[in-house]
Amino acid sequence: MLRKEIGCPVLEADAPEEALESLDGQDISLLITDLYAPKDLGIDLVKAVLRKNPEVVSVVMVPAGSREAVVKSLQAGALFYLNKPTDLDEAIIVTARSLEHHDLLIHKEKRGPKIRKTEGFHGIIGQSPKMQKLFGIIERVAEDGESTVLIQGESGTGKEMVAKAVHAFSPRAGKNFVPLNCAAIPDDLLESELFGYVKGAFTGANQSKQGRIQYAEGGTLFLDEIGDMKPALQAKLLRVLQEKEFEPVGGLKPIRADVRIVAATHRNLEDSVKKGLFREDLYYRLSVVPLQIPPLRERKEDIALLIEKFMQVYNRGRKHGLAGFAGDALAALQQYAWPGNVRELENLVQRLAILHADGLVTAADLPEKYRGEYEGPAAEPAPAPVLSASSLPPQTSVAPPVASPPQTAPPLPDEELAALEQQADFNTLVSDFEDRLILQALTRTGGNKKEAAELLNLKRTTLLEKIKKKQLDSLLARVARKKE
Ligand SMILES: Nc1ncnc2c1ncn2[C@@H]1O[C@H](COP(=O)(O)OP(=O)(O)OP(=O)(O)O)[C@@H](O)[C@H]1O
Repeated sequence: MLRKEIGCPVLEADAPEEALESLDGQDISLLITDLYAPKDLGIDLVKAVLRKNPEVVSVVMVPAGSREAVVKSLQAGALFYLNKPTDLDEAIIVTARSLEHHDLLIHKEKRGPKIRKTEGFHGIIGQSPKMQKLFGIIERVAEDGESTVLIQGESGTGKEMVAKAVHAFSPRAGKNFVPLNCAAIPDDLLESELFGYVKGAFTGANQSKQGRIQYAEGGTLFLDEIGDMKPALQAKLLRVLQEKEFEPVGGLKPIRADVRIVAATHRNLEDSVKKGLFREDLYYRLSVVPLQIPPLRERKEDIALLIEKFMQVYNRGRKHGLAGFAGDALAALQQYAWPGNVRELENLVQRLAILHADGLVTAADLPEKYRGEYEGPAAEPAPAPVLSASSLPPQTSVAPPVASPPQTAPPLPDEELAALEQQADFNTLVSDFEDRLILQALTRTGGNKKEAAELLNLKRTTLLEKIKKKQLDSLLARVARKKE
């Protein structure tokens, strides 16, 4: 079937040993094995193949509905799985996707070592059992493409990344993933942003405008910070979930909506329900599949790998990148509580890459708050580095020393940058701030763009470009209505 449908050469093996042998001297891209091949030998085979050739992508066939089998397979290193009995269309899709993934790996391996481990699960890094478990659940959840998903987790734990992974692994992957942050848009504008509006719905609505639900048709709508949505809008959203239809602002004709809704919040929605701030019926509708992302302090074994990933990112393009983190630095970071989670860690590595480029980071180089809990031997020479930009041994905290000697960095300006670390990343903050400035100016000038540009000390064309680029036009129509 694969030969015919995908046109790729296929080797068959009756036993694991035979499969392993076929790796010798052959350019194999993909392994497809039964989990029980026979007994649990499929798992051993996946591991052995990975050891022999880490570029081979493994797909394991598991009994339909067995979560345990899926988790076992993923833990062994399989990237995809197929349910048994196997649907042929599904097998073709999974095989094609695995081959694409393999090509991607090969391409990236050429660009740098160790990239594979730091590629993570659709970019989400995590080797801890908690994250591995989460990845397994995401795959299962993504599969049906219909059920509503509620992602809960502290700020900076990667909720948006998880939402994207749910979309990417779902049958809806070919259509749009449309994010909307319910906390970032003023309440009275959120409705038209979400549902769109019809021509003449309010002054300034010179033409109809689609809302995000319609942009997401066939795909996934990601409602971030759903806990901040006001009750009136919650009722309208509930209708989309229950009846799969809605009316745009000012419209009477219902529009059908085929979207999967993935919602996220850092709030405890059950508490919000108890306090009467969030509709109970909507809460139950949303939380058909709840996904809880563990905070970083509960999966400290991921810290080293995340650091390696962020070093790759922030060393890129620099002549002198960070050489690595010394054992005492890593020990200190593992004792820290990470209130800002992965985002905070990412910001720290970025900051060190800028301020401490070209050196090995020791505990003494860390901003004070990260050293707070660490009581290591301050006066002793720095221990051997546990992380280097180019190598990180799997699941271990000891690595070969890197050549560059430890360096001392100038003290870091803690106060100035610390506030930023627990917040969103720099670009998001700046972009949100810009949006607000523009909207404020336009509100003050009643929607007059020329006057707003003057108020902001911008050229009119620059303002118009920004409005277009940031897709603020639908919000502007509401500004006009407010003036009215
Ligand atoms: N497991 C992870 N692997 C790699 N990067 C991660 C991971 N988790 C979070 N990040 C990074 O941390 C930052 C925050 O991620 P994201 O926006 O998905 O978090 P969030 O939980 O949605 O945050 P918030 O609640 O504040 O919106 C992003 O830059 C993302 O790339």
